[in-house]
Amino acid sequence: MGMFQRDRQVFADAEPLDDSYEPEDIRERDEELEKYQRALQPIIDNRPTSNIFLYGKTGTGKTVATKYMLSHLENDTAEYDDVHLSTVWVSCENLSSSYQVAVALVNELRNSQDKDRISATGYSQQRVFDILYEELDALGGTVVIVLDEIDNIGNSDDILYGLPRARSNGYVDDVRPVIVGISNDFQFRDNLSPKVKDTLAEKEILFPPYDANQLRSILNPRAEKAFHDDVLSDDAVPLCAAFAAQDTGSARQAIRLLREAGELTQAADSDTVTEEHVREAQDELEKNQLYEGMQELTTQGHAVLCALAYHQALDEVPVRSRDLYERYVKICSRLDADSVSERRVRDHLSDMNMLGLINLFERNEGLSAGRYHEYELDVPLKSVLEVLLDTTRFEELANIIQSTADDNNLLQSDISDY
Ligand SMILES: Nc1ncnc2c1ncn2[C@@H]1O[C@H](COP(=O)(O)OP(=O)(O)OP(=O)(O)O)[C@@H](O)[C@H]1O
Repeated sequence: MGMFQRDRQVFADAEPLDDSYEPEDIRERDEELEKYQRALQPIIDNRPTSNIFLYGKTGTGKTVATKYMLSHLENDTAEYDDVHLSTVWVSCENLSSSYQVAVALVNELRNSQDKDRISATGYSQQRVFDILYEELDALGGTVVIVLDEIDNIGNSDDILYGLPRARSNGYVDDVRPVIVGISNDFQFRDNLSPKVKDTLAEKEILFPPYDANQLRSILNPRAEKAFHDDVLSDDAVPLCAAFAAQDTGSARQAIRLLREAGELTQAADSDTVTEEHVREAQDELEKNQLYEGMQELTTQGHAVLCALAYHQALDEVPVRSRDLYERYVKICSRLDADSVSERRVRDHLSDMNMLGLINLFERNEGLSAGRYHEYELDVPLKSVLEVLLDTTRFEELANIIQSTADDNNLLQSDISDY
């Protein structure tokens, strides 16, 4: 047998399980789509159109519904000579202010007309807004402006105040901007200043989490396309749907789970995606999530984690907060980093407990001694060390902890043990 053989043919076409795949139809969102359609209807009628605000947790279909509605709207407006529609889409994922969003919008508008981009610095905010208004006016008609993940601008929300009022304030004459704001941060919505909320969220559409039945109905058509006949056991899709519904209600999570289960099936050289594969896939994705959670900690967070890993390597867990804090202070001085108060360290620990990285025990030592906390890792020491070894400042310490743990035979456990 050669080194490469054709795969056992689990996947017929992996694309429907890809993040960028656009499904033929949107399932289980009839009510939301109907509201959406009503909100966009005035565009076809050439009437003033309200701004729209979509909100709901991640993976609940806000983006896919918007793409779907806009592509229908674009098609259908083509029937009417007197409707002139343009759409512009900006993802605010890496933008943290109104200024940056305005620059991105200008460049998106200019790009579509083969004009030069403007630089992201060197203009005053007012100047950028003026250029934006000029570009919009030059387009004319109705311009639907989608601001995806708009919550990233935090309270730098001038653009959400200025843009909806551009016409009534006389900054533009020939264009009707319609803003579609999308957010998965409920706090952002609740904290919008009243003046912004009035105009931005004239029409609000909430996208609730999916339940298991809905997720099944979203997964089924994709599963049918993605896998060869008879590859999926009857349990596979329902179990993916159930896991994702229990956890987040996110369609993205359900789809990822199914793909991961398929990949594990392929790797195991098996030709049926069983319940067991789905469970393994769930474990695998959870592990990735924890790993990312660890990577994203701040330097202080890493130092606290490092201190706890040290006690774990010494087999001195659960460890009392006082001892852990002492170790943490030593680690900071070794790293030439400032240390923070014991109270702040406890905050870090409680965050890590929320992330599922550590266990926290409350002890009560009789009336006189009072209460205190003890901590231990809730993830394998091995995976903590992997993260620390990858974090430049901690590499040396991680090596020391690793050999300490080796001396104590504490690194035998494989990641798959938990
Ligand atoms: N009702 C649905 N029917 C079909 N596919 C869906 C549906 N809802 C979500 N999906 C799919 O789930 C994935 C996530 O959906 P989408 O990106 O629209 O979520 P979102 O609410 O915009 O989340 P985020 O805020 O994280 O961007 C996409 O692959 C999308 O195609």
